[in-house]
Amino acid sequence: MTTSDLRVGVVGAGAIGADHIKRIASTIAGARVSAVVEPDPVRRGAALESAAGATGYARLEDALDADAVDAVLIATPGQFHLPVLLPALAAGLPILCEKPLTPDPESSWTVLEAEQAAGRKLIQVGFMRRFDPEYAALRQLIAAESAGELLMIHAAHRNANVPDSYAQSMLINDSVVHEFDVVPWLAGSSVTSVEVRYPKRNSLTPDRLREPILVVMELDNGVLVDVEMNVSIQFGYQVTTEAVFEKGVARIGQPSGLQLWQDGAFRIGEHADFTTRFATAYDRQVQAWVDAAKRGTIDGPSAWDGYRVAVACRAGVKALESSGPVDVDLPDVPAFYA
Ligand SMILES: NC(=O)c1ccc[n+]([C@@H]2O[C@H](COP(=O)([O-])OP(=O)(O)OC[C@H]3O[C@@H](n4cnc5c(N)ncnc54)[C@H](O)[C@@H]3O)[C@@H](O)[C@H]2O)c1
Ligand SMILES: O[C@H]1[C@H](O)[C@@H](O)[C@H](O)[C@@H](O)[C@H]1O
Repeated sequence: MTTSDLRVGVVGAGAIGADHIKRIASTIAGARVSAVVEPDPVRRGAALESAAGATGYARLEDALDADAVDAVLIATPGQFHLPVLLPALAAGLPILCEKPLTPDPESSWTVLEAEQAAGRKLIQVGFMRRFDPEYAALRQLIAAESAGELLMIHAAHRNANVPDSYAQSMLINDSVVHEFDVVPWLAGSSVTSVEVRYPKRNSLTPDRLREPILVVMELDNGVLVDVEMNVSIQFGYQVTTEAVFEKGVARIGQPSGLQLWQDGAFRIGEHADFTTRFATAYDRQVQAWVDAAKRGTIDGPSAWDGYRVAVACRAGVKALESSGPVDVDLPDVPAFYA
C-alpha cells in the first residue's frame, strides 16, 4: 500500500462485491479499498475483514462526506445502480459499474446526461468478458478474416442455478446482457433484432421461471447469433462460444485444466461459478480501470455501451413474450461518446 494508491470505495459487498474487495486487496496494483459501503451490517463486517484499513459505511453519501474515496466500484443489484451512480458522478469520481449500467434505457439515458454534465467520461461498465484472453483472441481472428468472413455464432451461457431473487426478465437483463455487449464487440456490428424461442422446459427450473431459452440475435452485418441461456443446468458454470467462418470454426470457453484418467473414465474440471471462470477477466478489468482512472480516463466499455445494451435488453424482455423478432432501435450516438 502506498500514498499514491487509488482509494476505492466498493458499494455493495454481496457475491461479486466481496470478490472484487479481495481482488483489490490481493491482486490489483496501485489501489486499495478505503471504504466498504454496504447497508447489511453482517456483510459489511465480513467484507471489512478482507480490506485492511478500510472504513465501513451504510451509504455512499457518508463516504463522500468523509472524503474517503477517490473512485467508486458499484456492485449493488442493477436496480440500485442509478442512486449510487448519480452522487458519484456529481462528485466527479471515476466509476466501475457492474453490469447492467441500469435496468432500462430511460434510466441509462439519465446516466449519460449526468456523465456529460460532469464533463468527461467517468464510467466504465463491468462487461468483463472483453478482458477475457480467449474472447480477445476470437475478436482478433474475426477482424483478421484469416478463416474467412464470420457467418454465425453459437453461444451457450449456463448457470448451475440462480438465487431466489432471480426473476424471468433477469434471463435477459442479468444474464444475456453479457452477450448483448460482447457479441457486437466481437463481430464489429450492432444487434438489429432479438427473438426468443422456448425449448422444452427443464423440470428442475424453479416454478417462477420458464427456461432454458434460445435467444436469436441478428446483427447489422447479417451475422446470426444463437444463445442458449440456461440457469438450472446443475452440473456447473459454462460459457462457451463457437464462431463459424467461411473456412473454419473457432471455439472458446471449453473446459480446461487438469485432465484425469482414472477408474476407466476421463475427467476434466468444469467451473462451479463465474468467480473462477472469469477470474482473469475480472483481474484485468479492474487493473485496467484503476490504471485508467489514475490517468483521468476509462479503459473498457463506456456508459454509451451500457445504454446500447439496455436498449437491446428492452427488446429482449419484450421478445420473452412475443412471437418473432423484436427490432432494436438505437438513437444516434451523442457527440460526447462518438
Ligand atoms: N460481471 C459479472 O460476471 C457479475 C457477476 C455477478 C454479479 N454481477 C453484477 O454485480 C451486481 C451485484 O450482484 P451480486 O450477485 O453481487 O448481488 P448480491 O445481491 O449478492 O449483493 C448485492 C449487495 O448490494 C447491497 N446493496 C443493495 N443496495 C445497496 C446500496 N444502495 N448501497 C450499498 N449496498 C447496497 C446488498 O445489501 C448486497 O449485499 C449486479 O449488478 C450483478 O448483475 C456481475
Ligand atoms: O450476475 C450474474 C453474472 O453476470 C454471471 O456472469 C452470469 O453468468 C449470471 O447469469 C448472472 O446472473
